[in-house]
Amino acid sequence: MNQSYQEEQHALREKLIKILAYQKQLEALPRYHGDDFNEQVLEDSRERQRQVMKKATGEPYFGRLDFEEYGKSQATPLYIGKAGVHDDQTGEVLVVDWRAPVSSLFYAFSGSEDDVYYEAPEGIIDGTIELKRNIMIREQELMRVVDSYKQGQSTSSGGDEFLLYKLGEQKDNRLQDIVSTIQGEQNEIIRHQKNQAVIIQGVAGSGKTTVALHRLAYLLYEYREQMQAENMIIFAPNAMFLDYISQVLPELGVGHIQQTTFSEWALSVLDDPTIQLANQTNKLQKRFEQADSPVDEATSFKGSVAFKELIEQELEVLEENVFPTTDFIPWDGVKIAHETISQWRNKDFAHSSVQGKQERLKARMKRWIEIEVKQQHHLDQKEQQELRKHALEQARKYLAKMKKRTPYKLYLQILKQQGLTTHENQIEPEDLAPLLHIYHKWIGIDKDRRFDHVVIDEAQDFSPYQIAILKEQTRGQSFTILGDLSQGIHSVQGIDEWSSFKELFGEQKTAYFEMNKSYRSTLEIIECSNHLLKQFSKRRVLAEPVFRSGEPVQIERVYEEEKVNAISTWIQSMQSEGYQTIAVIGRTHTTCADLFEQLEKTQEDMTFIQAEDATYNGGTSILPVYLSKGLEFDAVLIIDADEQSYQQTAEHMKLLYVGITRALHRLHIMHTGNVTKLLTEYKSEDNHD
Ligand SMILES: Nc1ncnc2c1ncn2[C@@H]1O[C@H](COP(=O)(O)OP(=O)(O)OP(=O)(O)O)[C@@H](O)[C@H]1O
Repeated sequence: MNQSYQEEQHALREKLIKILAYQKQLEALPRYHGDDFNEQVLEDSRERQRQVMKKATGEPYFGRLDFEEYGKSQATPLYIGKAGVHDDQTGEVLVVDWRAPVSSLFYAFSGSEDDVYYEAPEGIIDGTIELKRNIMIREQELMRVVDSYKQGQSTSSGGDEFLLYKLGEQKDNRLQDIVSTIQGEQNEIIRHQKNQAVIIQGVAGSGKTTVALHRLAYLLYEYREQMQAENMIIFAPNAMFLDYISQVLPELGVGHIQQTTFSEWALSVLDDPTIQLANQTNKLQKRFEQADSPVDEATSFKGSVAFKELIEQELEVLEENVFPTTDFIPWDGVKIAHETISQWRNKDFAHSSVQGKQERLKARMKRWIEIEVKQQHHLDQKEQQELRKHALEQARKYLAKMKKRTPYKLYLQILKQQGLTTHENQIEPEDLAPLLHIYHKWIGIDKDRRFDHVVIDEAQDFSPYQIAILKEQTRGQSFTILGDLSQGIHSVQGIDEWSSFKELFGEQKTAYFEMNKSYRSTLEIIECSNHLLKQFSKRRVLAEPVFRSGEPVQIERVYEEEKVNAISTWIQSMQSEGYQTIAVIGRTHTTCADLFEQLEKTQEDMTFIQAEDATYNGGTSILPVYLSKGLEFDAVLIIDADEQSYQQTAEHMKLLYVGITRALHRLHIMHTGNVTKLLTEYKSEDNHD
């Protein structure tokens, strides 16, 4: 047993005594069940503290940093954990929260800097680091101690060793937190200030999704007075993906963040039962069934800023038409000139929605009538009453033109005028951004629906129009937008360059980051995926592997009649090697459905993943490649890697790239005909056949 281990075992025992005593104290406090608001708030905070302590007792911390602040005589050992714990009575800090300013040093320190500093609320604090140590505790047991830096000793690669150990672990069916191994570049993004749109281009497996979720936890900690979980939202491509990431935030002690798809959210805002979104499952299946999906010009146009401007212009015309165009004459000799009404509308009510303007106009005219009537001193009370009644009736007629119009009706009218269409009584996803735009202009944005922060995952599949709409609804342009242009398989609606988003926010309000290190896959798998990237995207940066070597990628040709057997054998061998999440990835829904039917006979507990699935259960799965985006598996078998299925086009390259990059530890590629041209060079290069 080495010295560091003994030292930490002693420290753990001491800390646990204090932590457990504090937990006992907290649990012993009587619960408040009354309805006094202040007491409820206090009870809520005590309950949260109890939850924190529950976690802290099992794995109280994962790292230690000995930091000597300039001017102090010695270094203080800081133990860093998922949640900060301090002793209420003595004030002693037992564990520092990973999000605290000082914890930043633990992640940012590479071992080569002599002086370090961090920004505390009271200003810059500088000093030196004496020790950086990774500590692994499971259920109060010390499992592992790895020093990644010790002052005066030659720099060890301990940090990498600990990271490699974590990356080599097998994954279950949920994405996990990475607090103990956040890397410097990831730390920078997580802690970026709130009032900028953070745009992240990251290669597959670089930790984009993970980083975005940790950033939410950080923002809620750092800006706890200004941001609330209820006002934050995560947009993800589908329900299954949301299920897959659902464990990370609760593990980080964060709850209540809205998590949804853009379509689901948009339909809830529009709240119009006459709007029917066309079923996307069949459409998706059909689109990827085809060898080549033609670019749909109308769809791309509907997602563009040009279309947004067109809607804006058309709305101005429609707005003019819904307001009266004549003077208002309540009785002979008195009037409100049309120009005055226009001025009210365009100046006094300029910031209101059309419906808001209508309501304010109505209210102002009523007040105006009231004042005018009162000034008719020659009339007695009864005559004034009559006159008021008459004037109000005139006002009603005058304003009758201002009928309520739904955003959907207005949209259909604009489309018709532009010679564009939607299918009868059904809209497509690309119609949602313009509909929301019209909703904002016509009905207005509900203040309660404004966001404190928005996360958009797989943002390469978002259109500029969608981003523009979300921007109108978000305080301080506080966004985390992440994606990978090389995985843009829905190119009909998505983007080719991040510049189209950057332009929406402006240079000053955007922070752009690239993440090129891939943490998910072994060196061999990354080499294979880079081989694809090289062919089609000269401008794209290749993925840099973390040096984690595994088995070579296998490419195997099988006869059609042997295919099912070969797949079955591969699954069994992966299972017998102990892999927990195993995936067979096919090119289309139909091939997967056929194969599933045949495999089901011999493979128990195999899941066929389909577009409408809302949960991901892990284990052994079969799924079409376009549904695999965002997920990861210990072992992956790509089937149908033939010339016909994956042709030499950018779109097919992206599909194959998505499939290949899902694998953590093992990758096997199978084809029956000639291998896809996308891999011929790779095959001969590495002589895998
Ligand atoms: N610093 C880290 N320490 C440990 N594991 C990490 C780290 N960063 C990323 N990972 C792991 O790498 C894998 C990929 O992460 P994630 O799914 O967030 O990447 P991504 O960039 O969103 O991928 P994709 O674009 O392919 O969906 C996950 O298993 C994650 O836990």
